[in-house]
Amino acid sequence: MTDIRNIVVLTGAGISAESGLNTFRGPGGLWEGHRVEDICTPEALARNRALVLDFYDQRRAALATVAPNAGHVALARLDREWQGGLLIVTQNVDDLHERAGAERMLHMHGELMSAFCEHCGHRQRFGGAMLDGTRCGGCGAADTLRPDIVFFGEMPYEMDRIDAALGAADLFVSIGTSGAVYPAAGYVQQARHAGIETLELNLEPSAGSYFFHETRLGPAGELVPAWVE
Ligand SMILES: CC(C)NC(=O)[C@H](Cc1c[nH]c2ccccc12)NC(=O)[C@H](CCCC/N=C(/NCCC(=O)O)S[C@H]1O[C@H](COP(=O)(O)OP(=O)(O)OC[C@H]2O[C@@H](n3cnc4c(N)ncnc43)[C@H](O)[C@@H]2O)[C@@H](O)[C@H]1O)NC(=O)OCc1ccccc1
Repeated sequence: MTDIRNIVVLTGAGISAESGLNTFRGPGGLWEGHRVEDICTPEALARNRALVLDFYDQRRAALATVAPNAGHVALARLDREWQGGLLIVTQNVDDLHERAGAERMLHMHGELMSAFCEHCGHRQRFGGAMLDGTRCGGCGAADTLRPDIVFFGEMPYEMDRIDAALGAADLFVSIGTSGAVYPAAGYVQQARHAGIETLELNLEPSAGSYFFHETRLGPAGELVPAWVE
């Protein structure tokens, strides 16, 4: 990594799989038993608030039963020791990157441990069991809080910060993602067009593998520590 200064790392559900969190599309995946549009769209929330809130309450509760794995820990170490630029962009709504100690990171699809008020827009940390009935810390309303999650059809968070980091990057690394959801799935092409080195670390080839300079196949818990080494 001689002339590499600025790195952008994109992570997906695959980096949290070895911690015991389901991925989306794999066997036993999160979407199994739920059609995405029934659970992860603004229309679904309007149509069946209880179902959507329960889905995210369950995932939030599961967070307390898992811990970061060697992949998260290795990225946190890179964050501590890398003198150049680094931004970890995660599609994951779990808090395992932070719990491993990563700081130069952002959640482009939101966080389970956060909620925002559809009435006043107030955002608040939320680690409780049930979001429904929790009062908004801003306007005090009782049933206006929704999971701070980017649903399909909604604009992902921090797009400018991501584009700026990609614009300054020398290396783009994608870890544990199937490359099925945009705009995240388009970053490798964006990186290639900008002449950036690209590396994929994934259990199996993804929809975007074709675009990477190099793809290493295997579990993130092994590949990421080896790459950071
Ligand atoms: C289905 C898809 C075709 N649809 C979209 O992409 C849509 C529509 C769309 C937009 N542009 C397009 C262009 C073309 C086609 C469609 C679109 N996108 C949107 O709606 C986005 C919003 C999408 C965000 C939705 N919210 C999520 N998450 C939060 C909720 C929640 O988490 O519940 S998406 C959610 O699904 C995606 C799941 O993908 P992965 O994380 O990759 O997980 P998956 O299970 O699929 O794969 C796991 C991988 O890991 C590997 N793996 C498994 N175990 C391991 C292991 N142990 N080690 C290593 N790897 C491993 C496996 O091999 C596999 O490859 C993640 O992004 C995740 O966050 N918003 C938007 O476009 O707004 C307007 C806009 C935006 C920008 C500019 C202008 C306008």
